[in-house]
Amino acid sequence: MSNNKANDVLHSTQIVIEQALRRLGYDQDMIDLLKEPLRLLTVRIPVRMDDGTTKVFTGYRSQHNDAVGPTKGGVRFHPDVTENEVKALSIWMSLKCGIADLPYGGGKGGVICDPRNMSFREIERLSRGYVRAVSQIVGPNKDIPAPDVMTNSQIMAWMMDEYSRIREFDSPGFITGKPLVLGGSKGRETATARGVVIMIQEALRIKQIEMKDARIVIQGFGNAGSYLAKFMHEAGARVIGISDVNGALYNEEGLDIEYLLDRRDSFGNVTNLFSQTITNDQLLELDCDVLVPAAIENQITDQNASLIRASIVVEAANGPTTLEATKILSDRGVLLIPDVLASSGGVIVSYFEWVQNNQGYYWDEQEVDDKLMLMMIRGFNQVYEIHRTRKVDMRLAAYMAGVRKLAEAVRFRGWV
Ligand SMILES: NC(=O)C1=CN([C@@H]2O[C@H](COP(=O)(O)OP(=O)(O)OC[C@H]3O[C@@H](n4cnc5c(N)ncnc54)[C@H](O)[C@@H]3O)[C@@H](O)[C@H]2O)C=CC1
Ligand SMILES: O=C(O)CCC(=O)C(=O)O
Repeated sequence: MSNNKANDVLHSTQIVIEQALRRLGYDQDMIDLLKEPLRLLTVRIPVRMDDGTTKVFTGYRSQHNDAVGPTKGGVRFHPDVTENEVKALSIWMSLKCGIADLPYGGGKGGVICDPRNMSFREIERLSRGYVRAVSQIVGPNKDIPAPDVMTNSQIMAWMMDEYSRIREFDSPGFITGKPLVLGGSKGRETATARGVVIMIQEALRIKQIEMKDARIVIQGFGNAGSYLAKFMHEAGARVIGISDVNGALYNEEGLDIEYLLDRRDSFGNVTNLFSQTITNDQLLELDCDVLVPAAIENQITDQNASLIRASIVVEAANGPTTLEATKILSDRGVLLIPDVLASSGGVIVSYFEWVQNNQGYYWDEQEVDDKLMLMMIRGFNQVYEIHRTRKVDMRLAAYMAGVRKLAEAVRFRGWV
């Protein structure tokens, strides 16, 4: 396979979706339906910049499938957003919702932009413009956005406010990941990391490694990566490497996580404050027990998979490992906890947020964390059991677990 195809996240997702559906006994018609989103909206968003000029941004909203319920998934602000990436991300959301047994299908949005080079007000105008542009196809019972790369609770607040203005109705359930004062859920900000911690605990148990002996390396120090570093440090593990887009930090004795958390900026950058850094490539190849990619796609490839020294890889990021690399890692006996399972903590607590918005009754953080733990462990057991009994790698097992309910819903509805 050419490198471009290998790194095309949509193409590789479609390969595994097809394998999963075939193993579950479905025919080509089901594969044809589920390997593409039902809907993809491309929008152009004019934004008045602070210097008085108007810049036109391109954005997307992809809705993979709504047979189970409304579609759900984050919105990404990043210069490398592409149509295929957003489509793949929406399919992964369907799989996450399927594994966690949420009443949703998968959706995802993205805008090609670089918020690191935009002012606060420009980001607000872009966020509001995006909602105006996609407002016809989203809504609390249609498609519910949330945060993802370089979007946060402030952006969710602007988006909710814009949607409420358009609908002339206060609509907290339109979006999740909101600030607490606007109907956000306790525990949503930390949910992705909390879910990853639970997966690491399960993986360590299987590999018979004690938490206190575990050496952890985390790529990415944003929402997912930084809270993960904090929780692993608090759990007694040694976080020996972290990174951001600019580079990586390494200390065999363990990094000063509290200091790093204090100094990171709102985009998850911290390594620029240090002179002694290593590269992201070197970080991935460090001798450690658990490697957690928590940044972007295609970080572990056929070029470096045989050099990974961790015995456990837990994918907090979406799509960090290519299919070729998945095979190399599984052949080498590395326990890989795939993204659609490992990073589902975010959408699970988003679901809790939506339920609380619908009820108008709010839970305490302990209740959120306890329910999250139950759902993550149930998901893990399901996937691990398929991996063990059907003798398939963990990614295929997760796809089989994730697509099962969706395919049944499609069948009951009589769509194929
Ligand atoms: N925020 C959430 O609730 C969820 C996030 N995820 C996934 O987790 C990953 C990270 O998301 P967030 O932490 O929310 O994003 P973020 O924007 O808060 O942080 C991203 C981090 O990755 C770093 N990074 C960016 N490009 C990089 C590169 N080429 N090499 C190394 N580091 C790089 C950034 O410097 C930053 O530290 C993404 O794949 C996202 O889709 C998955 C589930 C939920
Ligand atoms: O919280 C959500 O609804 C979606 C989170 C997300 O975008 C993801 O899991 O990739």
